[in-house]
Amino acid sequence: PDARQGKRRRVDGGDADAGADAGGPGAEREPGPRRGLPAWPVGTLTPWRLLCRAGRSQEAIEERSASPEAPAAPVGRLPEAASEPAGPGPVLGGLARRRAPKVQPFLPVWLANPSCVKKNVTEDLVPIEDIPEVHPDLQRQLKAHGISAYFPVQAAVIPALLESAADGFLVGRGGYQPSDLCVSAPTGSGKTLAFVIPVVQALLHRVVCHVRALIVLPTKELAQQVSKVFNIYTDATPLRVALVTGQKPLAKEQESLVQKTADGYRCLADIVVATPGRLVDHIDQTQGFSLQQLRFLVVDEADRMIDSMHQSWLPRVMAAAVPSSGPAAPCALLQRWRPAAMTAASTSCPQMPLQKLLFSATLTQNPEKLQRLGLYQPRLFSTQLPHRDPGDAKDPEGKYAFPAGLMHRYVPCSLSAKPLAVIHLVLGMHLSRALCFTNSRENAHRLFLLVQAFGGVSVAEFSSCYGPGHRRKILKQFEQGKIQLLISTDATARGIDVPGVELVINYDAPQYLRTYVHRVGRTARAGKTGQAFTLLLKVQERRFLRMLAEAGAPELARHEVPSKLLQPLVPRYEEALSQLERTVKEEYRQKVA
Ligand SMILES: Nc1ncnc2c1ncn2[C@@H]1O[C@H](COP(=O)(O)OP(=O)(O)OP(=O)(O)O)[C@@H](O)[C@H]1O
Repeated sequence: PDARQGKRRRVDGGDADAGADAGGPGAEREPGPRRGLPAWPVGTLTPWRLLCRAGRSQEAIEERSASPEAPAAPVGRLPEAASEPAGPGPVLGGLARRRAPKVQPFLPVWLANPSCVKKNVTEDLVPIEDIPEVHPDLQRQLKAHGISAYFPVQAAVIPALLESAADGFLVGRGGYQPSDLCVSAPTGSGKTLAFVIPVVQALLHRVVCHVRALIVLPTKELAQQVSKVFNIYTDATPLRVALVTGQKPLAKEQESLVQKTADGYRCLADIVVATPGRLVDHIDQTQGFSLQQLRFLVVDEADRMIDSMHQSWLPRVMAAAVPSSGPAAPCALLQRWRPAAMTAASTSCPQMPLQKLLFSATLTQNPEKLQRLGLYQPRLFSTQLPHRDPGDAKDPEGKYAFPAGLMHRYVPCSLSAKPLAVIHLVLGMHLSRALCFTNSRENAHRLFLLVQAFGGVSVAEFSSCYGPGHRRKILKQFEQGKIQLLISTDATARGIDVPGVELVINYDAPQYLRTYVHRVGRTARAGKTGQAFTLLLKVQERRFLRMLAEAGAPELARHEVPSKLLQPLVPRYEEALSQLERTVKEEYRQKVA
């Protein structure tokens, strides 16, 4: 409708920019005709425009009628009732340019009234026995993996999801399509298990193997991490998990998805964990790969996945899951249509549900963005109250929540002192695992070479410069504690769960709050404590701190690194710099050759 309104305005010769920040009906906010512009002859107004104008104040009509330039309009009559011929006629609306009133943004009810999830993963735990709906085998598995109580997000989401599959996964409760769920909870708060447990339980008693759950994640490393968790909880079940990320050749992945039989294809995976690009490859190229029985579509790191919607992976998944021509067998007991408004016809036959589940620590509250996912009667679980005004300092709830055990500070720093500050922090704190983020692969590489040349710290770098095999090896060594400092681009900023990361350093200040939330969220996970330091140049300080303050993030304390502490490191550092110069030249020479 907005597009149509804009077009009409232009056709009518109106001010095309008038509705640029439109959020509601344009008529309320559109300025009156400019001096010098032709008056609006009634005959050229569309009914839509007339209604909008008629809906404006009587005062405006009277004001216009009183104007000496304008022929009098019949006061109190709707303009369409006027019988003037087309051509110069009564002009509706005032001459004076009025400021368009600011339209307050408003949230749809489901976003404005989330089911509140408690934040504190150390205090608000729910013992496993308190949620008896979870299958005893899964409860045993949880305990075997050291989990004796659910974190708050799990205690809220698991029962809700199990409820929607209480009549079996093939039909929603009472034959109705279940609500889609959106979950927003801090980093390290256990969102993965919040979907793994109910999905596994819902599929436990499936008879025929079909792809029933599809989990889509932005990176190969994350997909691998999530598939590992699924493997743990499906280990003692007939359910099979396939990982499709492009780490293996397409043919190898196809072998894990389908098997050719005498009468067609047999599905080999109940749960598919995938990155979007490779998933689309399989939809296009893997014969027998079908999503028509899909029951759960889990979108982890949902805000990032919404940003990657230009890859149009979601329409491809939906087209594969819901045939556009309607149910293939109209007389089949269970059918699937695209979720739409409920009508008598749509409820006459039980629906085979497809439920979308969105998870993120920084889930967008922008309804327009969420709308792109085509959610059906969504429900939001959130640790944050709906954000009213980002600039409202009195708003006790920030835009995003941070883990309770996280202590974050910033270090004022000059450009040349940044590498030394990193070395000082890592050496001085005697840490076993620290993660340092840069904004580019070049910065990560140079910092890595410099720290390596300095010595005294086992260091590695992680970026998309390396292949998936090498990256996997580096992450494993980091997990095992063989690497003390991992210098990384934002490739590890999201979702990566390495227990025991005690320190995060933002060597380069992140440009966006979301990036900051995810980076610092690599520490202080699962109720542990952790520290995060952001190195800030003088010119960055104000902007960065304002960005955090505007989002309601807790105020960062300043952490000075006195130069007298750095002084003893300088001679070694200068040697390392010369070594770096030699290495960079050598690398360049090799590249050119
Ligand atoms: N109930 C629990 N008790 C103890 N540990 C748990 C529990 N649930 C999850 N964990 C652990 O907490 C860690 C973080 O969990 P997870 O990776 O699911 O967090 P997340 O909310 O997805 O974080 P992110 O937003 O960064 O992806 C994992 O190591 C996981 O094993």
